[in-house]
Amino acid sequence: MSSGVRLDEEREYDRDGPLLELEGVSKHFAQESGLLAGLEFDPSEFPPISVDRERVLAVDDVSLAIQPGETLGLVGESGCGKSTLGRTILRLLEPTEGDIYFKGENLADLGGEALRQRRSDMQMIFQDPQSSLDPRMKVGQIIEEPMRAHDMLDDEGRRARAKELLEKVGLDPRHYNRYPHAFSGGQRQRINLARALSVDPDFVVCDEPVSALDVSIQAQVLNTMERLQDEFGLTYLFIAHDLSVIRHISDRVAVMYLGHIVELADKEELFENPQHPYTKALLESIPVPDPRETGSRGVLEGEVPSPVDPPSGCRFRTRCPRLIAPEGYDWTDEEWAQTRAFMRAIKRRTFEPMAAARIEAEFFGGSLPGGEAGSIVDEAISLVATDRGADADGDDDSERWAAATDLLLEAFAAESICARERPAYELATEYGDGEHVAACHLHR
Ligand SMILES: Nc1ncnc2c1ncn2[C@@H]1O[C@H](COP(=O)(O)OP(=O)(O)OP(=O)(O)O)[C@@H](O)[C@H]1O
Repeated sequence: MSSGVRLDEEREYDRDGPLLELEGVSKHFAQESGLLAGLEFDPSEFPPISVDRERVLAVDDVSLAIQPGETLGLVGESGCGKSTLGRTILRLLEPTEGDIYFKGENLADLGGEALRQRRSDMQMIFQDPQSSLDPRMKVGQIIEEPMRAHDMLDDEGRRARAKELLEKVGLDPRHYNRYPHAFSGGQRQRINLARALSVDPDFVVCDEPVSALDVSIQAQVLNTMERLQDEFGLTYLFIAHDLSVIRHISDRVAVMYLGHIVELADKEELFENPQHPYTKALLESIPVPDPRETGSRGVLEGEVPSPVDPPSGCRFRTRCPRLIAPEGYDWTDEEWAQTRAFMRAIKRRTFEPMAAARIEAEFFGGSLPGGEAGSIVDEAISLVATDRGADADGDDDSERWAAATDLLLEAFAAESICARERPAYELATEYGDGEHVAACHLHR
């Protein structure tokens, strides 16, 4: 740019190393555990009632590195912790644990003025360009605001830079005096970009920046972001739930599930050679653009468990179609697959009450697994079969179904390596020579 401001030209750091490094970063929130359920009698306190607080493990022990100039895509279902991670990196949220190194400097050690200065190097743009732009401020002022906050340039310099930035992001500099409402959604997101770039950052967290835009506009804004990345030497952490957006913009992709990173690889490797069952399910659930194919998003079964009490070991195991057989039982792959399907059906109560022989026929082709596994399955069947004491209408049987669920989960699911150990494996790559990490015991 002709105003050519590089605030940090003199700062030195190892440019061959990562721009940003996270080591064991967690962000837990305290939240009240519902209304009356959370109230506890505590005679040592006055008043003798305390509110029980739960810990939401929004981001839990995340380690990763972001290289200068790259775009790391961060993808996962709603609520998996993407935004919390982005905000924690920028120290907009205080990390509960862990270290965040930016240009080799631990942000956790910074406070006050030092942190404020670092903040100009790290900017964020948000999903909703409507609400993140103050409707009472003119576009020029909006873009100049961060520069003013960081004492950058004089009035005239800021104005010149704002106009130049308007042009850089694809808007007309003559619109400097207009208000945000005069712009379309895509244009407002461009204003956001100009504002973020005004302080000449190195790193930008982009939190779902195109999700609120029409698909036809999304590609244009993404292309502008790519062009600006080259021109300004930016590094992006790009958060999105939309895989086609992630595929468009990312160099590498991290997949997040319930506060953990479950897979990380170069974009091509991740899309062409996904190795985590969660990533595979996400990729398979990309909606088919054929209107007759409605309902094609059914691959991911079940609800995401609560981040207050997430599953042990692999967090995806409660929904995983590839849960590994527990050791100590002598069964074939087929018997384990049948048992898994039965366990799932009992847990979700997806079949009508019926006689034991029909359950056996339907789930096990008429013969139960041998040995102890078979006895446990038989005990579970007895709890829900109509000819072994359960009610044919199934009305009062929720305790029996719950007991059958507990029996199967405790005997089988909880004994799987997937429940006992948190997985993390580095894999050989098929596409390119980047690192490929998958948190799945299938790769043990
Ligand atoms: N301030 C807060 N207090 C308590 N819980 C929170 C808070 N902020 C986020 N959470 C919880 O943390 C988890 C992660 O939320 P987060 O917004 O980071 O997910 P996300 O992947 O960005 O989802 P989305 O795409 O819907 O924004 C969620 O369960 C959310 O309810």
